[in-house]
Order: sequence, then C-alpha cells, then structure tokens
Amino acid sequence: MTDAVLRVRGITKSFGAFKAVDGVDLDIAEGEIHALIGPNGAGKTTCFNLLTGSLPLTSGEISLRGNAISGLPMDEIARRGIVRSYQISSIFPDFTALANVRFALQQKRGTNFDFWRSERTLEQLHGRAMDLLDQLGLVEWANVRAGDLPYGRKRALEIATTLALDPQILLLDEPTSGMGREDIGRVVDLIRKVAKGRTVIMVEHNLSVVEGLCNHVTVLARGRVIASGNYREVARNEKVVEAYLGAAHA
Ligand SMILES: Nc1ncnc2c1ncn2[C@@H]1O[C@H](COP(=O)(O)OP(=O)(O)OP(=O)(O)O)[C@@H](O)[C@H]1O
Repeated sequence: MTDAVLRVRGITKSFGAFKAVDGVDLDIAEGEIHALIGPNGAGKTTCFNLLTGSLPLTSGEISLRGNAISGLPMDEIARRGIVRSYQISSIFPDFTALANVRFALQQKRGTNFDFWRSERTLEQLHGRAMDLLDQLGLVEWANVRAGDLPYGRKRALEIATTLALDPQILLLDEPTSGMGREDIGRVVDLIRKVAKGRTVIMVEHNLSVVEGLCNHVTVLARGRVIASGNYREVARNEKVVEAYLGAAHA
C-alpha cells in the first residue's frame, strides 16, 4: 500500500514467555479514522503503547511516512506527530479547563521563559486555547476547575489538550468509555470534526461508535490481527464472530 502514512510490520511485544502482541501488521492510510478492536486482552492497548514508543518493541518495524521510528523515544515520536490522548489523570484538576489547554500549548512551544514573557505571545496563546475549547464545545466551561467538569466534558478536555500538541496522527484510547448515550453522541461528533486534516487511530469497545465513525477496522485477538477491512466486512468475518462469542462465553 503506497498511501500508508503509518506502516507497521511484524510488531511483537513479549512479557516473559507471553506474547501480548504477536507479529502485527498495520497500514494506516492518511486521513482515515482507523479502529483497533478486539475482545479484552487482545493486545490493543499494548499495540498503542508500541506505536507511541511508551513500550519498547520486542521486534518489528514502524515507519512514519517512510521513515523508521521504531526504537525512538516517546517524546521524539510525539514530536514527529504521533500523539496519544492524555488520560484524565494527566489533566490538572485544580486548574481551569482553559489553564489546562494553555499549559498543553506551552508544552508544544517549549519553555523558553523570554518567549512566554511577551504580551503578544500570551494573547496569541489565550486565543488559540479559546479556539480549541470552542472546537470541543467547552467555551462555557473555560473557567471551571477541570476536576469539577462532568465526565464527558473531562474527556473532551483530554482531547483538547492532545490537539494542543497538533498531532498528525491522533491516538484515542477508548474515547467513549464510561459515557452515557448523550455524551457518546457528542464525543463522536467531536472526533469526526477533529479528524478533518489528520489521521485518527482509536481503540474502541462500542461497536456502534466504530460502525458510525471509522473507515477502517482492524480486529485483534490474542495479539494477532484476525481481520481487517471496513466495518461490514469485519463484522461478518467468521473469525471475528468466533473471537467475540468466545470472549463472551469465557
Ligand atoms: N506489563 C505487562 N506485563 C505482563 N502482561 C501484560 C502487561 N501488559 C499487558 N499484559 C497482558 O497482555 C495482554 C494484552 O493486554 P492489553 O491491555 O494490550 O489488551 P487490550 O486488548 O487492550 O485489553 P482491554 O480491552 O481489556 O483493555 C493481556 O493478557 C495482558 O494481561
């Protein structure tokens, strides 16, 4: 496949004798929303950790636009544009939503004190932070302590702080987990919106979200890819049905 922005070949992660991810290949096309699904323990989160460099590979190769990134440290991979959504725990609960986004923007630009002293820079920073809050439907929550936000808004703030880093490839780990239907609808709309102009890879357990949102679905079971294609293709794949039924009966 020539248009893959991210090309993954044979990635494996062993924990002792156990292979949590076992020879996985992925071709992530530019601009797509790509879901990684599979029963519990299939290796989805471990795969994410390998893509972001937060876990070292046991073997395999990952390249971004033709350049090998396997083995690079996590911050270098993030600098090259692959960023995973922050977990809620990394949002500062005592700071407002606005301060959290401003802080994330400052991280992107570095910590040069003189740069941040300039009045104009601070104004630009404020404007950009408000834009991001606006994109995520959070303007009216701007001055609310992050710790006091309702759950769905916290997840939206998590996406806002990730977007502050301006990722080319945005990795979302179960963005709708623990949400009620109304919040799910809102987050799905947000993901569709923020996916414009970038590539999204998401781990998602809610299959109706996957069906409605994702162009491509890769199904993992026991560390291996068992199916890959659009939702309709993978949903009628026998191995997939078996893996899900097997998991349900385990
Ligand atoms: N640090 C670790 N040490 C040992 N085993 C691990 C470690 N991390 C994950 N595993 C094992 O690897 C397997 C895959 O785990 P992983 O969390 O990647 O699955 P998952 O598909 O994300 O599951 P879930 O949907 O439940 O989050 C599991 O059996 C898990 O117990």
